[in-house]
Amino acid sequence: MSSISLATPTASCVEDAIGVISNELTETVRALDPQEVAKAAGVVLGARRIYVAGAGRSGLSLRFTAMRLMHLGLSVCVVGDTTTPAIESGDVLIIASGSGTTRGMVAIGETAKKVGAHLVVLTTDASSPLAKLADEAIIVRAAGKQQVERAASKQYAGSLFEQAVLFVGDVMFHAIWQQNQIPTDVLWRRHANLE
Ligand SMILES: O=P(O)(O)OC[C@H]1O[C@](O)(CO)[C@@H](O)[C@@H]1O
Repeated sequence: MSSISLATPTASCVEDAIGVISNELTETVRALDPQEVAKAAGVVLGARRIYVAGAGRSGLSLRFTAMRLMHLGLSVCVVGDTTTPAIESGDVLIIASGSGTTRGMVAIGETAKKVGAHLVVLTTDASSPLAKLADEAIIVRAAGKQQVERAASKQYAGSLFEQAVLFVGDVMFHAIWQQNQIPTDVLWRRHANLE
């Protein structure tokens, strides 16, 4: 038993949470700029290899996208995995950072640019260091992890951004899939057979 005692939420409290999250997510994803996502998709499809990175939950959300890009037959690496090789010119790095300021992510983005790789950034802040460094930025109209005072979201920290990152990745995947009319069995054959 945990030393912290927390009350179980009532069904009405859960209902409120469902309303808050579904409304916020709908509003945020409807505010996406399709041009930004299409341009980023073009950079991703033109790259030799695709790298994804993000701290904590931001990075976890991008891992969903990494799997779908692999299903499309693209070569994808997750930054931080033990088998991820050096990034090179001709590769693309996708970073998700709500704040656009997370130090490790800025450093990774700078390294990628230095070697001549392309940089795609998903962030809430168009004026952040990562957005400025990016070749293509997708601006997600959500709260960053410490923007409680700006009240862009009632959800905790970067939750809305992290949900939207997953959504953006699925939008990109779905659009590429539909545009190229790839049969589902072609995608499915690539899915892990060791799970
Ligand atoms: O998305 P950012 O601003 O780079 O921040 C990442 C941080 O935010 C969180 O995703 C929390 O919401 C953490 O898991 C992580 O440490």
